[in-house]
Amino acid sequence: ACSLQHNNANLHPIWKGPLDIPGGSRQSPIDIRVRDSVFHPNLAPISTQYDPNTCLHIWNNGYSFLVEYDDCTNKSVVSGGPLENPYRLKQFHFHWGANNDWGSEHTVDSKVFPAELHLVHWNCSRYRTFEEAIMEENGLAVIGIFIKLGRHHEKLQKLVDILPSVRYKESLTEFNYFDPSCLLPTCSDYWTYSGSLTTPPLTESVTWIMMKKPIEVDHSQLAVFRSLLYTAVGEEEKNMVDNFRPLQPLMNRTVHSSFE
Ligand SMILES: COCCCN1C=C(N)c2cc(S(N)(=O)=O)sc2S1(=O)=O
Ligand SMILES: [Zn+2]
Repeated sequence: ACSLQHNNANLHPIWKGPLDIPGGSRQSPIDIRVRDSVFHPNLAPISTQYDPNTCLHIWNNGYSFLVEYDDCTNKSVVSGGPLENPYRLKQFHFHWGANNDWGSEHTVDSKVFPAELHLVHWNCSRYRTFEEAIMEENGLAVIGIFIKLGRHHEKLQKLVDILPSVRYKESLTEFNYFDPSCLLPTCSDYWTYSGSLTTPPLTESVTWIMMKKPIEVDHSQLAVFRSLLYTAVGEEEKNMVDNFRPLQPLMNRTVHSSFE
């Protein structure tokens, strides 16, 4: 089991509870040590097929902002790679820092990125509902995409422009016709490992698929992320920044790569 130390080092500023769950042996995020990753020649490419019409709304859940999708059909799914069957897209969200020096959850040879995007999918072949899947082994597949500072991201701007309407916790706004494949890097190389949710309930139900290449956004786009609030209307305002979980121990896991 991972250490049960409950000193302050494990009390994240935005969560009250301890961050390492007792008995957790496959927690996320982790530092991806490139030299230790094992090339798997029969790891198929990741295949995503998303229907932009399944996009429902965007909301601020007090941890991040989530763009949620209609997961009643197999219209928006990820398959291939380490996945034994298709997983349905449920939502995507981001993690970011108070400035451009940090913000990602995963790191690559200890390199931190200013932000990280997570596309959350659930195993609709094995579980009846998303809520069931998040509690089960092989319940979720999350595609993680590193975000670096650079060129303006044209397609992201439609999302950035609507963020002021979900500034407060629990606010929700209609958002439709958005295809998240425009947020994927062009390079299909990835690492994959068995891990967990990085927010409560921290369940060890996630097959992580971390894309090797980052996507670029410009500083004004990231600045809008930082204008969101953790707090609800009427509460003392706290900017939604640093909503990432600290690195967790690898324990006895191997990270596999789809590339040499
Ligand atoms: C009904 O309870 C829902 C709680 C779990 N969910 C909420 C998150 N914030 C969340 C974060 C996730 S992350 N950072 O590990 O991708 S996946 C995920 S989630 O599975 O969509
Ligand atoms: Zn996340």
